[in-house]
Amino acid sequence: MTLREHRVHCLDKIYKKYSGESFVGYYQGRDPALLILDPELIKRILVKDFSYFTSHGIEFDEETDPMLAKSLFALDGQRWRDMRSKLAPTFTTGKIKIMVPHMAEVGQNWLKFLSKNVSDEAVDLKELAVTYTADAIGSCVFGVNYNAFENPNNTFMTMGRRLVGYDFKRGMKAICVIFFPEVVKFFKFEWFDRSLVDFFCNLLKEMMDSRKKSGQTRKDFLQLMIELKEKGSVASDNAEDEKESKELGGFEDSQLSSGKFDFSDVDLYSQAIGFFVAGFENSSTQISLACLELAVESELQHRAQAEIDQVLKEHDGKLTAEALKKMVYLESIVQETLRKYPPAGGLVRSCTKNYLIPGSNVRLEKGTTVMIPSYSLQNDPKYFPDPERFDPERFCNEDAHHKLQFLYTPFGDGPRHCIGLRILPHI
Ligand code: HEM
Repeated sequence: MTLREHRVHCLDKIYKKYSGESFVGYYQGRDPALLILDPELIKRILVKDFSYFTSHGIEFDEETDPMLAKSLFALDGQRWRDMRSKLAPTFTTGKIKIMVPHMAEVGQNWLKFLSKNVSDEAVDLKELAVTYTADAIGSCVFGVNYNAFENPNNTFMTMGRRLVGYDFKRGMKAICVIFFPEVVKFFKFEWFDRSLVDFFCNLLKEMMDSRKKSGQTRKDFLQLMIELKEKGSVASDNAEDEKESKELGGFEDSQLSSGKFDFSDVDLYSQAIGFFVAGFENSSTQISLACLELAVESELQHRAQAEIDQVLKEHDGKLTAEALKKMVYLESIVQETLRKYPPAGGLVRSCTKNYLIPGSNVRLEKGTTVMIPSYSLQNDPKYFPDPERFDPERFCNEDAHHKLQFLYTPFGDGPRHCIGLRILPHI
């Protein structure tokens, strides 16, 4: 891969050329890497033999780039296990449920804005979705509401765009991070400019101080992370909540957690910024692509609208977590959007100890990158007939997910799967 075309398309070409093989080697810049095509081997790497592939393979210097180095996505080894198991209880359905009113409020602002501004002219769907997700994440993670619909250039939006956006400088840094990590280390490159980091850290500090001073709390992620910082853990609400947090914790054996855990201010800032980055781009892209597909397929749109109207009628017009759960067709639309356009494109693992690929004589050296091509698998006619067709029916069947395990991985799989996956249906 040379970055002359999008990584996903490049991998898709290799995937198609070697269809039928179990795995195939390729070069990522100067380094050999392995593309996995066989679902059985994918299962091994993500789940059964996870202990050989615990890392996402991203290394940032803790001194120069603490916000990234300490984020859950970049952590590895025991520190990742400790952080994952401590953050898991903040991402259960029960905890997300209590944030639905914040998201519903942002949704209401969105509707007001649309009804005032609707016209026959084309709208930039992505831009609209970005304003929605910025407000939703601002409210749920940072505890702020800037009403980006009315004020799209507010500081939070501007800084948020800079945080996730790509310019020439960021592009050069990305090339160095992927292909020349030793250069990044030597020159101590920072991924995020200091001014950006300072803005988000100061905002979080201000919100935390003000809650402490007033003694007031709010039902949001920030409050849960404050609880984690002060008490060392977030309590489960009931047995169901406890079970879910164990599943989200990523590994079954509780002894794997070291028991020692210190959640500093910097850890808190790093996770909040990480959640912003993970949610902002992924969720807004999904919303805009789903809207695009529904605009093209008006029959699907009418079916979804009829379901929404019916469920809201049964819930006194209130958009609650229970009401959302009943919108099963809408959920299938979300799943089909994630199938056709998986935001991550593929899953990355770095081999953390030498690994002999079962049934072969190929030995992967520690440090080798392994790629699971989610986009290619999810658009392979062998597994998803007529893949170009946007067809939510694929997911209407209750056992669809079971049948598609390791073929449909928009949120990853195994102990390192996306910890925020339960949020998307609520957004
Ligand atoms: C459309 C929405 C989203 C998609 C498609 C998505 C997808 C993904 C994928 C593919 C991974 C890597 C999984 C793997 O390697 O197996 C991931 C990891 C992660 N995601 Fe998401 N994500 C979404 C939204 C979110 C949100 C809203 C949050 C937080 C608020 C979040 C937090 C994370 C974190 C912290 C990780 C790293 C987990 C770890 O390494 O233990 N994501 N996500």
